[in-house]
Amino acid sequence: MTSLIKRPIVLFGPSGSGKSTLIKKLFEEYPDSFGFSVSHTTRSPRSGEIDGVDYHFVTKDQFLAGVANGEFIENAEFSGNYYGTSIKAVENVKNKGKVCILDIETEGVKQVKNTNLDARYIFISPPSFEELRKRLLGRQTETEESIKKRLDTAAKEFEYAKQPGAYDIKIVNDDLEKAYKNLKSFIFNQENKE
Ligand SMILES: Nc1ncnc2c1ncn2[C@@H]1O[C@H](COP(=O)(O)OP(=O)(O)OP(=O)(O)O)[C@@H](O)[C@H]1O
Repeated sequence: MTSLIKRPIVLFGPSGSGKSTLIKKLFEEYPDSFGFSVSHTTRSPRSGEIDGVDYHFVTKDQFLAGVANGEFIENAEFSGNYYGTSIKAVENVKNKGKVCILDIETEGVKQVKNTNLDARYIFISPPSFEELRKRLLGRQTETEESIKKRLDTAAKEFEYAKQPGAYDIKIVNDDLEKAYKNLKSFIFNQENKE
């Protein structure tokens, strides 16, 4: 028997490790069980991204005004842009009776740990640094400069993940189907904790 634990779930890990890909699969399979916390960002939309669905795309002034108003659970600067999770984004999901999924970066993870959100933390790791570089290149969404920044940040994220208690489970996204299976077994039944 599997059981869905209702606590929010935080996915973090280097850019390109596959967080969005895994979340997309989860939502496709269980559209009624999970809801995505739509973050705010000052970065430009990538091709195909929809405002209010993938992110709330805002200006730097709008973002900083929200932070000053205490509207955010966590916020951080990443690769030259601001990102944050609003209290409202998480409440919207909870109000629908769904488990909230958050896709955030490491600085945000540290902040969420200091709130009463009572989340569970999943570190999505690429199989290797070289593979991460290849995937970011293959995604064709980043400039060379942006890839460099993301890889520099990835090194810090690996360091953070090494700290005791950084995550509840680490999932290595080598084979996508295998990683997805591990993700589901953690989400639905905590017995399989690594
Ligand atoms: N197991 C896998 N094997 C090969 N390629 C993968 C795998 N998982 C994801 N990818 C590919 O790697 C790229 C990066 O994945 P994705 O965009 O999901 O990463 P991300 O962690 O969400 O990044 P970001 O934090 O920048 O949004 C995508 O092009 C995706 O299709």
